Amino acid sequence: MKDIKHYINGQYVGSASGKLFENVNPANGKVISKVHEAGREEVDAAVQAAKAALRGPWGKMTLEQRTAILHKVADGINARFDEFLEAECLDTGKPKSLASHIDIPRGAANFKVFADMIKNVPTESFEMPTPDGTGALNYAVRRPKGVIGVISPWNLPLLLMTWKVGPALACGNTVVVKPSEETPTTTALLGEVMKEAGVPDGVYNVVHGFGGDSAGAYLTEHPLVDGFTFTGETGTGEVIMKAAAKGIRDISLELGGKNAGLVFADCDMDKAIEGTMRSAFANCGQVCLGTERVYVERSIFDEFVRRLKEAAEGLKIGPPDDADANMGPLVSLKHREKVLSYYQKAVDDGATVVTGGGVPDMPAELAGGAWVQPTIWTGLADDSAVVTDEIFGPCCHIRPFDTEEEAIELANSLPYGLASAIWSENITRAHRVAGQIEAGIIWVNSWFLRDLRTPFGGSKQSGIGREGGVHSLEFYTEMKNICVKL
Ligand SMILES: NC(=O)c1ccc[n+]([C@@H]2O[C@H](COP(=O)([O-])OP(=O)(O)OC[C@H]3O[C@@H](n4cnc5c(N)ncnc54)[C@H](O)[C@@H]3O)[C@@H](O)[C@H]2O)c1
Ligand SMILES: O=C/C=C/C=C(\O)C(=O)O
Repeated sequence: MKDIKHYINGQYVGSASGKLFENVNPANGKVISKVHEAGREEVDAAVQAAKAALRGPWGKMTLEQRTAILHKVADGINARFDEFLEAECLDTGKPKSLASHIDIPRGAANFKVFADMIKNVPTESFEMPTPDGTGALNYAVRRPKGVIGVISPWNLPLLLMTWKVGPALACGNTVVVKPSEETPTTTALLGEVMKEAGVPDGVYNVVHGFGGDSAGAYLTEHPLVDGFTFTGETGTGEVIMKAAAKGIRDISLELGGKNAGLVFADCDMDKAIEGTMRSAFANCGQVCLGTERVYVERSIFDEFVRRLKEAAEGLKIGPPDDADANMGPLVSLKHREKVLSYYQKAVDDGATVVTGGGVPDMPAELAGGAWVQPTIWTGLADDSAVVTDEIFGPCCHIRPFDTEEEAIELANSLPYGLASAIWSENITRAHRVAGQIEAGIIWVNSWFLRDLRTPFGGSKQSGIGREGGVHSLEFYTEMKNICVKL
């Protein structure tokens, strides 16, 4: 069986401790590979390599050379598209039809977009008067921040990891990546692509392992890391923020959400159903931007619930290779336990289960997988944990509202503020509501439509900072102002 090693200073290396953990295919429960678990020794070697690489050929390259290499990385991912696709789908169980449209193409795009961005974004300059009349000129330059610790989750593994590594490298930093223990394979494979593309040794490093008391914590505790970019749960974000406080290291946090969809009676119902379907059930509901709370204007509530139920029941659950399948399993049996505990809680709290609520019947060869039914509830109180907690499964609660003010108040009622989707053909209303929702990302009559130049991130407990476009450059560089007295 394949074993997945760390990638440190341009070499694949195992752990000195010999500790390995199992990587399980969530579609059938079978072990796919064994993964080396990093101790402090491997994390230290990776960070030291990253630090040294800042002073090596990488640090001396021109912008043109560096960005040309990043284009080669993107081309390298595309050249090995099927290998990345196979690996991502084995780790996550997601349909190939989904990963081939979203995860892998975005893995490549994340390198190209930020390579082009760093070449084309100007910096500021200000002329100023001085008392002696000669004046002074200020101009700003960008310098890499240094070694960036990248800690990424399992739901969109290659996409979310490269969303950070792409701009970090474009800005001239070096990285140590700690991918999720659930999905290590594409991050490991990217090491080969980096090597082939001519990325110098030590620029891209990968250490595998778990979070607390393992590789994740060791990385955040390492004093030579200059900044951390993290995507994952809000609770983990708090722990990472504390670790980063030691030594005053910068952080960018993209955290959890409990996003609201607002469906007004003046919406285009077909579009609202199609979009809400995707936002609740795509990637088996494991998208941070997904809508687990749907608020629908009372006059169309019954019709909306009936039609979303029909749509959910039309989903085809199946393994990655099933070309007709549009819903895979959850990422693990452990995560399924969490999701099913909320399915039970919904019943205990008196929900009407409109559809789903359990585990689907699957053929014998898939019976060990983390399968779960797409689920819709109505009738829960606003303070039920099912309505307030991020479940991160294929489910949503639908609740009626009567006025625009009420809809906005409901949307803003939780401590999260990541994303929201508004469905209305009244463009004035859509702008008005969008302006009042407390979230970092608002979609009007769409969902997960991504322009990588736009600011991306969450407000309230959904994150700190924005990445995307120039905002990524803000995080991954130190701006230096040079003031020249003339
Ligand atoms: N806001 C966003 O852009 C966004 C995007 C995707 C996922 N998410 C969120 O991610 C969560 C699902 O992902 P997850 O379950 O992998 O999240 P998680 O927080 O459990 O784990 C994310 C990563 O952090 C590591 N980690 C865990 N504890 C750590 C610690 N103490 N120190 C250092 N590293 C640690 C994990 O090993 C993993 O690599 C959901 O809450 C989801 O909303 C947010
Ligand atoms: O699950 C969360 C999805 C995040 C998506 C992005 O970070 C992106 O599209 O860049």
